[in-house]
Amino acid sequence: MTTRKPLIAGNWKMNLNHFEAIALVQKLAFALNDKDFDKAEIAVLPPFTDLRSVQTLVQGDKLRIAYGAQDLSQHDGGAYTGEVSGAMLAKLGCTYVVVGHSERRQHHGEDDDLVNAKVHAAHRHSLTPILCVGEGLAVRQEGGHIAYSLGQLDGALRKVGPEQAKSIVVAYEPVWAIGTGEVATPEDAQEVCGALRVRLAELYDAEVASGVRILYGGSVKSGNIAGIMVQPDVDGALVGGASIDAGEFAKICRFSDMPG
Ligand SMILES: O=C[C@H](O)COP(=O)(O)O
Repeated sequence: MTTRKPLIAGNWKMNLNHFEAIALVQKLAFALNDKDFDKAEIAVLPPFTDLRSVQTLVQGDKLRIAYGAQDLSQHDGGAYTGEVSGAMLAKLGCTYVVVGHSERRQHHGEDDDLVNAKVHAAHRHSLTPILCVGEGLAVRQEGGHIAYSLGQLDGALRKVGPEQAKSIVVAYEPVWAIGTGEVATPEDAQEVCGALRVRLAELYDAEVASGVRILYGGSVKSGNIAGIMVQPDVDGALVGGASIDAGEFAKICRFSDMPG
């Protein structure tokens, strides 16, 4: 069986300017030690305008913090006002890029085809997509959450080959648990993350499925991370609100020390 190194990624959303970004990453680097970085990969996903500052700090001080962006264009360049390409992110040393976050789907009308195009765009530039899937409240109440999330996974992975699929990170983020304080129970998270892994095995094979990291996201905090992380198919967390507080995010990164 493949060993999957946990990934704790902080999605800052539209918070923190580049000065604040530097301060947060410095505090985080100060709060965490090599043992923490050995146990889990830790990443920050700041707004585009912060990336150059974060790059300079991380590279200059040789920090073990990975970073990436919250979105990218499906295009590689050209007359697309306001867009940022995968090539630009790669040039800034980004490792990750979030694709298909529910806030992009909801506020920017991103559908599965566009999300799929963005997954391909990320791969063209050797960026690792953190592919977000997850149902809204109505779907959950009807009991359609697994089918819905698997449908989004299928759509996003169209024409993505096994080699590329191996490197993807999937994040299960039930929309009803995002920024609401409503956290899915660890069993809820496991149910869907487990089903996503089974679907990866169906789409590819057992080796791909066992290598892909599947994160949970939605109101993750230091007080609930331990219970989530002990689930067999949960390999980390995509943290929103709690990731812009360095002390709280550092505690989440030390999930094994937190109460279960
Ligand atoms: O990408 C992160 C998720 O949207 C979770 O956000 P949250 O931790 O603020 O609920």
